[in-house]
Amino acid sequence: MQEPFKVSIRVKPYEGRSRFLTQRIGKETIIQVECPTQTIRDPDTYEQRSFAFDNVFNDGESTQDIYDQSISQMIYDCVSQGYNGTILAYGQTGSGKSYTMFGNLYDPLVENDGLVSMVLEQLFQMNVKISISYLEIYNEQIRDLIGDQVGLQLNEDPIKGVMLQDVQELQIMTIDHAKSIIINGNQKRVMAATNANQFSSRSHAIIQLFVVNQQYQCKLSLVDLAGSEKANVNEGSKGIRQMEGANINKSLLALGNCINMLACDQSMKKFVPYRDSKLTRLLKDSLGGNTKTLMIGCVKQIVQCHEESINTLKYASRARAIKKKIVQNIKINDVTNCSCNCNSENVSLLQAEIEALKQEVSFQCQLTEEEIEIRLNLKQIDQLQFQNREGLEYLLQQMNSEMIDEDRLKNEIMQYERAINENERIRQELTSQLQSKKKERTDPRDIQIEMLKKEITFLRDQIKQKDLVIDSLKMDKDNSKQSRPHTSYQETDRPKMNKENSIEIDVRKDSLQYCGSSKSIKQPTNREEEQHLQKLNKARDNYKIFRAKMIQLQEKMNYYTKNDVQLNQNQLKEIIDMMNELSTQNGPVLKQDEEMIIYFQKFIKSQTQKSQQQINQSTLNTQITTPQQRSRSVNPNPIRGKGTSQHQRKPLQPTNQSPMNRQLFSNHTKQYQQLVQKGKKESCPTPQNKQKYILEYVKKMENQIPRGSNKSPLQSFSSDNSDKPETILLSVVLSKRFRFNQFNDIIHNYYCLITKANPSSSPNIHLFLTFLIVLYCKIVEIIKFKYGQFLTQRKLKSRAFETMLCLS
Ligand SMILES: Nc1ncnc2c1ncn2[C@@H]1O[C@H](COP(=O)(O)OP(=O)(O)OP(=O)(O)O)[C@@H](O)[C@H]1O
Repeated sequence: MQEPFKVSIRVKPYEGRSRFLTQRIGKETIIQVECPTQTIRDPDTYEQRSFAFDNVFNDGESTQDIYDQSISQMIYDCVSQGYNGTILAYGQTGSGKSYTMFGNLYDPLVENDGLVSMVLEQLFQMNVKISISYLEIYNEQIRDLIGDQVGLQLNEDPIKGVMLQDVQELQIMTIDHAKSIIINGNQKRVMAATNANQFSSRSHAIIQLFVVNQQYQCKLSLVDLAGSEKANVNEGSKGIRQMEGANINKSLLALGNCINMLACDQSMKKFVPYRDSKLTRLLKDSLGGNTKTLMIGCVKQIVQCHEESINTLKYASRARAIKKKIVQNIKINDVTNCSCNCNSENVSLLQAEIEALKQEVSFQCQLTEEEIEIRLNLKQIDQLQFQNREGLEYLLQQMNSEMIDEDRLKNEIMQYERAINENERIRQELTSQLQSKKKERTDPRDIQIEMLKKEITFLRDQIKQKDLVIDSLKMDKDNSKQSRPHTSYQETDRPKMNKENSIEIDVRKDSLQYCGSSKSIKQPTNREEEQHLQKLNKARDNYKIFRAKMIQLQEKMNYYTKNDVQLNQNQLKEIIDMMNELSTQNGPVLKQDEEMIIYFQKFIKSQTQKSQQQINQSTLNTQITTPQQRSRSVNPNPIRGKGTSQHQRKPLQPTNQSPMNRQLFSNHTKQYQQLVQKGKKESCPTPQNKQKYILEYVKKMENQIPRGSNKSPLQSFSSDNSDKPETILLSVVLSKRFRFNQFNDIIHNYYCLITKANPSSSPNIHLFLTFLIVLYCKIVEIIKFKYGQFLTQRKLKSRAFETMLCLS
């Protein structure tokens, strides 16, 4: 059955002594009752606000009227049909909540029953079994007002609903018995005198009546809530009163949140925060569950309470939007399988709550006890701050009112401000405490990561420092080179890469010392500081130039390697010189410099090997023809590579032939032809032998030719064979005076010497080949001198070879 949350409003009558009585607006009061709506006027602007309720009871109407119009039927329905029922009295302090619920409790001379007595009377008339429990919630603690036990625990039973552990339930036999229990309980309730009420209730009072008839059972809750006003500071209260106020506000705020959530559309309805306070937990069934509920909003009609009255009306009007399904409670003894509270809505609500609780528990599990406590305190402070700010705002609005006692208002505002500042301070303290606690229980891996990050930053700084030191050292080194021998560094002074890739520097003559990453740097003295900084800057610039040169060189090498360029001697020498200069004068300093130098060395090695291979290849490819073979050839050109066509290879013809070379070439050819004609064929070695020996000698010579020197190991060899004509020829060729154009004469002399000495004997083949090799070297030198800048190493060698073979 769909059941609305019913709301009635009771307007407290004017008190005869009230000084606000004069605040009537003409004949009208500020709150105008036009049942079923209630209109409230702004005392300053006369602006009207209307709210709709189920019933509105004006100051002339009694509690009996309220009972008769709103409650009697409800109680009857609950008991006769087995529905739970709740009556809540809500309103600001002194608005008549207790008066409505209990009547005039404190003046025995005035006989005036409240709603509780009326309910009991009706129940007794209905001939039902009644048990009673009486509780109060004070400072978020549930206290049994019958059994005196404090701190009762709440349990939730899916069938029976919210249950209180160890609460004392008394079966009541007579109405007087019941009344005496309630009066006793009320005497135990925490009361205090406030500005607005001499007997102000500081707690929420809840009477629970368990009613059983022959068929049904039900629970009727009669609730007198504590005042909804800003009790904490408004009263100028401190200590206990302030804490009471905070807790009252907390529970009423939680009640408002639950009402708001329950009043939302079904689609918007999410989790209802019943667990935010003991009050909402206890009233869970009454608010959203299987209960018929009536709220009686109590308002005062004095001008000063205009704001509070509006709040109460807003609160009550919101509650009126709650719609709930209720089901009958079948007497538990009569059913075997009771599903009274287990309707689908309850189940889904419970599931949502379970889910929310799980999340809360899993979050709470991560927290330490201290953190939970701090969080609770923070929550409390937040609520207090919220209330204080609202109160301050309210008071500031009041400043414009002429009727207000200005001094008192100012005093109250100051109190609010002080409280807000103090709370803010406490809040900040708690937040920082919470953060430090959070840090303490942070995942150790996170701590490790943090530490590593710090270490990385530290190491980066160190590297920077290291670079500066290195630059400075290099600069010193450069300077020292200029002023040798006193400050020149040995090879060992240069930075070396250690295993950890950190740089080890051990400079004995420098004031700075740095060895590895773990060792400290001796900082320069203050006097030297400026000078040292200049040095560092200069050293850094030098190193930049060094790096730029290295990179340039590397780019060049990359280009050569990529395009398979064979460098000539000059180019190679240039690179080697540059590399030597870089590696000796400036570094290498860092690992990358070392790597680059290694790369350069590899490049030079590969270039040297390439040139060697080409020499070998060109030697192998060269067909050394005998005079007989040449004579058979139609082509007068004696030089043709094996397997090459006439078109592919031209006869020996220097590209940039000078007249001298042309003359030389023709002379050689002539001489060669003369030799052929003279038939001295047998004195020449066979082509196979020739090729073999030439190859061997070329290899030997390549390794043995001293650079920049006219002397060679061949000279010692030739001196051992001084009597041979070949030796004489060789010595001529090796002599400094040798010129290429003397070659014809040499060949001629050689020929004459051999024939004169012993025409039948074959010449010394070794000497002859040595002669050829030396000749080859000379030719290389000459060609290089003439055309070196235009020829690659490979071409230079092949031309020298061709020329030599042609001559031979
Ligand atoms: N309708 C009424 N007719 C006559 N007197 C009333 C009425 N309502 C309240 N009073 C009187 O006003 C005073 C305060 O009322 P009551 O104690 O019920 O307020 P309250 O809302 O319960 O306040 P608190 O929240 O502080 O407990 C009491 O002396 C009470 O007798």
